[in-house]
Amino acid sequence: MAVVCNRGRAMEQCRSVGTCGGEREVSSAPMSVPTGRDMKQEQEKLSGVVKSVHRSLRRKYLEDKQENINLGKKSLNLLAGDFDKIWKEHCQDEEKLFEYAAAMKNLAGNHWAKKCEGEGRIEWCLGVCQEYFFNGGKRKALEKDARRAALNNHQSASCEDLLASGLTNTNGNTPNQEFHLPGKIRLLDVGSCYNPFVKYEDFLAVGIDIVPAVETVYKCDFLNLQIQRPLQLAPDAIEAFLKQLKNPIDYLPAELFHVVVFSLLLSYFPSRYQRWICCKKAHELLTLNGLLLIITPDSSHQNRHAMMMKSWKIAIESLGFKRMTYSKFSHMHLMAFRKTSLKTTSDLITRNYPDMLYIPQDFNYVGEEEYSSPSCARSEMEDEQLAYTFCELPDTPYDSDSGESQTGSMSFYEFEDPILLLS
Ligand SMILES: C[S@@+](CC[C@H](N)C(=O)[O-])C[C@H]1O[C@@H](n2cnc3c(N)ncnc32)[C@H](O)[C@@H]1O
Repeated sequence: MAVVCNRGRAMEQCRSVGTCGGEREVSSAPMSVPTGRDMKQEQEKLSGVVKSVHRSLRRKYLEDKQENINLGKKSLNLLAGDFDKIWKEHCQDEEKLFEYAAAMKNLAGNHWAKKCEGEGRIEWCLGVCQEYFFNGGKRKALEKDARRAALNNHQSASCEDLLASGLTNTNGNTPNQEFHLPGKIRLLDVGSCYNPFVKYEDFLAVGIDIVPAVETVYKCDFLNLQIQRPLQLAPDAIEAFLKQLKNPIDYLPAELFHVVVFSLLLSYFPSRYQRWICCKKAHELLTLNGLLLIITPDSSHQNRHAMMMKSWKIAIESLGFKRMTYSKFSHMHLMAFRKTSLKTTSDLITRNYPDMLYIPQDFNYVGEEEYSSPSCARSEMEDEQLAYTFCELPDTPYDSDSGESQTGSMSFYEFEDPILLLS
């Protein structure tokens, strides 16, 4: 993808869409103290910039898809091929994307951050990672795998026996018995925009974006990122490798990261197939037992899109993940998936997994739900009916211990005992 990075223009765009603050290349003009109404107006203007980019990409995609359907092209390859063209054109519209990057950074840093009241998505990611990598979460997850394996194999061995003997999972993979990380958590933030993870000591954070809003984020189109063979290096040598990455990033070795973050990324894409490609790439880039953290916007109450979240869970787990945590904040769903298998197991012939990664906007590109207060052109019933129409879900519960049946909870860890989740 040939997109030339134009820092001068980025700075100009940042000034024209409001306060960017704090970074070298996005210096903001001096400002008087804004009133509540000014802030609200600015927020509306900024979210208007963000929404219009999403909407125009979605409209182009849907128009093109409709045209192809009219022409009788049914093959996914033809549709995907056409979408490549739209995506390239989108990435080449530098002016619009720089304006988007500046607006997004400003919204996140100056508007949402002040209002989130304990519902910060970046802090949620930090908490999940600390719990998992430093406070015994990973050990619990592996012990649970071992208990499952024992049950499946009708063995009476203790967890310790199983962990020690290497029977930690049912996939025949080499188990990862390294419960505590020796160094930092290697984290890839896809669609990073303004590099929110770089300030945390626990992370060696690599931020990538098609149009970075700050200098520390690498330019990279994740959809077109090439994945190479894994590095056979010690952890400190891998850290050194990550610290001297060259900009832009076109290639990365597989199994490089402990964590991959998609924060508000997947809903950027108008095509479910693109969302699927991203999840598949994340799987390849993660070490065994690494975490994929997905945050997706939704201002409606937890139950409204429960079917959608269940559908995502099934699709993503089919790639070799197991969902570990789910939370609902006022404006987003937050999920942590653990990579439980080195191999991708998805059987795309039996079930159309990419199609299961739908979002409400796929059915109605005019009515936006993201980055705004909850309002939607369709009723809940219509929503769920559409969801049923577009995705085939199993009749029987997919995962007996996922905690899916409990609906009122804001957050739960799926490696807890199911009986506790139901009480
Ligand atoms: C809604 S913003 C989210 C920014 C940030 N992650 C957050 O949570 O505030 C989505 C970001 O994804 C980036 N993006 C979209 N497609 C991408 C791709 N294929 N590769 C890398 N970044 C991408 C956009 O440029 C944008 O900065």
